[in-house]
Amino acid sequence: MSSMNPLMLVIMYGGTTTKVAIYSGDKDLYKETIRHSLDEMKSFKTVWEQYDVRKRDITGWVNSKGFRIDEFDTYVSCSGLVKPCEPGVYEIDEKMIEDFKTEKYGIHTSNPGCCLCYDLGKEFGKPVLTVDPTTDVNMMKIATYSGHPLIPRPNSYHVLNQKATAKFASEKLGKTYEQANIIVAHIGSGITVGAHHQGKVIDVNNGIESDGPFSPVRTGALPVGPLVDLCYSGKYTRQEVHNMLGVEGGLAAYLGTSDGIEIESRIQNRDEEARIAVEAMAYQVAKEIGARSVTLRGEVDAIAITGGLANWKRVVDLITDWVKHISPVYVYPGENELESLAAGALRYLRGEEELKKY
Ligand SMILES: Nc1ncnc2c1ncn2[C@@H]1O[C@H](COP(=O)(O)OP(=O)(O)OP(=O)(O)O)[C@@H](O)[C@H]1O
Ligand SMILES: CCCC(=O)O
Repeated sequence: MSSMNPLMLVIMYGGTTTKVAIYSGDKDLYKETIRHSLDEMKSFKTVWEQYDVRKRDITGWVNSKGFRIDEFDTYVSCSGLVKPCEPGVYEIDEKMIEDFKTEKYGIHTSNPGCCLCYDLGKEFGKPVLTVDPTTDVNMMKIATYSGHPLIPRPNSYHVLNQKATAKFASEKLGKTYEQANIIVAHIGSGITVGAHHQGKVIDVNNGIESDGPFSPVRTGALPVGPLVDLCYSGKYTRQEVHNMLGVEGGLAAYLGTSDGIEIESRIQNRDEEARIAVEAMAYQVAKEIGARSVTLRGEVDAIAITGGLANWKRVVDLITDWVKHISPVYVYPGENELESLAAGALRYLRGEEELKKY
């Protein structure tokens, strides 16, 4: 390997996508978003059943670009769900893998995804890195209370894209990240809204299962009494309820699809059910932004909307209309997760940053 320009396979696992890139040093040679249909995702009883399909798709894509899956110097993956961690570069190790396999910190497709990457590194004798793990140690203590000591309030969120976006917004304001107060709403297949206070995320909704707004495929927070009754109704298994919350909730549950382009076309054709469901989702995102403005005591330099749904003008306009009294609203469609993963891994491989231990 050239330690200055290592060949890296970088992978990000979303609820409905696998994002992949091949980097030579800081140059991205190829990049792709592999989309998985809702029907395909729903056909898996657990996220672990996605392992083989995602591996096949990643390997096929790598081969289609003229590379072999075994020829990378380093494999870089977004992390699965972890205990609260300092942002930084980590080598994925057995302890992390155990937490992913036992789903100690929740169920998410990045748990098997990260194991997949780890298995590749192990098979080919190469390091496997992750950057800025999904759970942040910087939450305010009072923000970790849920309302019952048996149920802590975790905060798995889109750390990579939240931080990258907050940095873009700070730059636009002529400030450093450490000087700015930014609210970032990442609206993708999962939705997380973070309060970035002078370079630290001090409160954010947990993107996984039942916190914050509903999303294209997740329920977000639900009234808990009816949820308890549903769990004990005898109609659903534990796994089915988890799937209902995390894979088939939100727009998918209301409208039978999570595809924004298809839903927009239904709205254009006067589908009122679709219009109201989308307005409800946007309203919940706006309310979450309002909550984060309290976290920042009203001192909000900017609100930044990002993620795949930020491509959807209707949704961005609806949210903006609710929150524009708080601060300026900036929009950054898509995400910068692969770039952030590659840049972090490279800082370590070039000796500019030390590894953190999980
Ligand atoms: N131009 C568009 N118009 C409407 N909806 C869109 C558009 N582009 C993407 N979307 C919607 O955005 C959502 C996907 O967002 P994204 O690509 O961020 O998902 P992901 O990677 O699976 O999830 P996450 O961002 O939570 O990791 C889907 O519901 C998709 O239909
Ligand atoms: C890992 C948390 C990001 C998401 O909500 O999917």
